[in-house]
Amino acid sequence: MAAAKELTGAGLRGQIAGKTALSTVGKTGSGLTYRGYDVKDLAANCSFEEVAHLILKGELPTDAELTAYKARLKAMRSLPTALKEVLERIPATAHPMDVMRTGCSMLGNLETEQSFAQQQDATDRLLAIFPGLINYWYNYSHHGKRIEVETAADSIAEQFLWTLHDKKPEALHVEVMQASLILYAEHEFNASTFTARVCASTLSDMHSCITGAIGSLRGPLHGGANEAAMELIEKMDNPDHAEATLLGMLERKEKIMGFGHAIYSESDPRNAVIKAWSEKLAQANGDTNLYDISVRCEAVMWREKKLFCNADFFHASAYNYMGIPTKLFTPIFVCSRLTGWAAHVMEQRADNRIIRPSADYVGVEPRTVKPLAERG
Ligand SMILES: CC(=O)SCCNC(=O)CCNC(=O)[C@H](O)C(C)(C)COP(=O)(O)OP(=O)(O)OC[C@H]1O[C@@H](n2cnc3c(N)ncnc32)[C@H](O)[C@@H]1OP(=O)(O)O
Ligand SMILES: O=C([O-])CC(=O)C(=O)O
Repeated sequence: MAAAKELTGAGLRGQIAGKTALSTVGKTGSGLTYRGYDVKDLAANCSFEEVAHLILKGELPTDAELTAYKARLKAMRSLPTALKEVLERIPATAHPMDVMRTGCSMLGNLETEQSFAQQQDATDRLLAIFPGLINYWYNYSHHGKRIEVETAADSIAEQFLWTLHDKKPEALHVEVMQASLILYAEHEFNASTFTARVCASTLSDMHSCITGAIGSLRGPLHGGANEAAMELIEKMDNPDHAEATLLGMLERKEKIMGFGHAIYSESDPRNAVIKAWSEKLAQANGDTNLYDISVRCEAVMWREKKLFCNADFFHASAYNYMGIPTKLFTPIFVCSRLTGWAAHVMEQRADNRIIRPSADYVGVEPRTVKPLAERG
């Protein structure tokens, strides 16, 4: 069993900032559970909708509940005209995470959550609409194409790939996307979830909480690491080149995105799952170079620094093998983590006190304002 990481120092590390019944992270140094279920068990045996139901409603659905939940989400996919108009005005040069943020915020104007009684409806609508929203913008801005977002896709995983490529995706790719969405769904008090909870603690609306969380997830130290990892490995020609590149970066004390974790000490349990899928995709593609490069990176980082791959690193090669453009990687994380964010917002609302910590003042001593003519 891995030893727990010593959690002290800056960044509120190790401070208990509230209670949650949603997940445990690194309890034994490496594990991850959602409402008591091991994430590996969920990823091997469930669809993302089952896990969304578990996270948002407390239990895995029965067969009848799952059928009803999927049908409900499928019926909520349409994009309002005013939202399409906004998306069409965002240039192709925009970062898709900014598009997600704007799209979520615009929906909050059009379909405002009027009371907390609507929180599940607001969440389900966002779950249903996000894949089509980002891919409507992507296809319009990059290919001048207005795609149909009300597809026949049977799941959120299939809907993302279908609206991206504007055609029914391969079964293997849907299977990988199901696992990926499950792995990214929930992770206790990470930075973006904490953002959502702080916003919720002011009794703000669901769209504001989620819009703020998207902004926090965007950074390369958090969700943006999957894109940053791809930008790194695509410059590597082969495993030996990967090793030389990493050694140079470590020598220059550069950060290698996709490695390390604030809570886990020796491994991120999500890595083994997505790594296995990356290998399967590499074999199916008949070109394992990117996977082999990634495996070498993992070995070098552990050998040199005892740093391990977090959830993001092998997502880079897996998504790339599925033909997903790099800048759409983090928006997929949004489509998934929305479940965790919304469940945390609901949990915060159910037992709320405004989150308002104190600061240690390190500024100048008290002083008085001089007239303008006397300053200088
Ligand atoms: C889904 C997710 O959001 S997972 C996280 C995704 N983010 C990344 O992959 C970005 C790269 N990783 C990092 O920046 C960090 O590991 C974080 C942000 C994830 C965690 O940060 P911290 O908790 O501050 O890291 P930690 O305290 O373990 O760092 C220990 C040392 O290892 C170094 N280190 C940690 N991660 C890395 C890395 N990826 N590359 C190089 N050095 C690293 C730190 O700089 C630090 O060195 P120092 O003691 O000389 O200052
Ligand atoms: O927990 C964290 O700090 C980051 C992370 O892995 C996640 O949000 O999935």
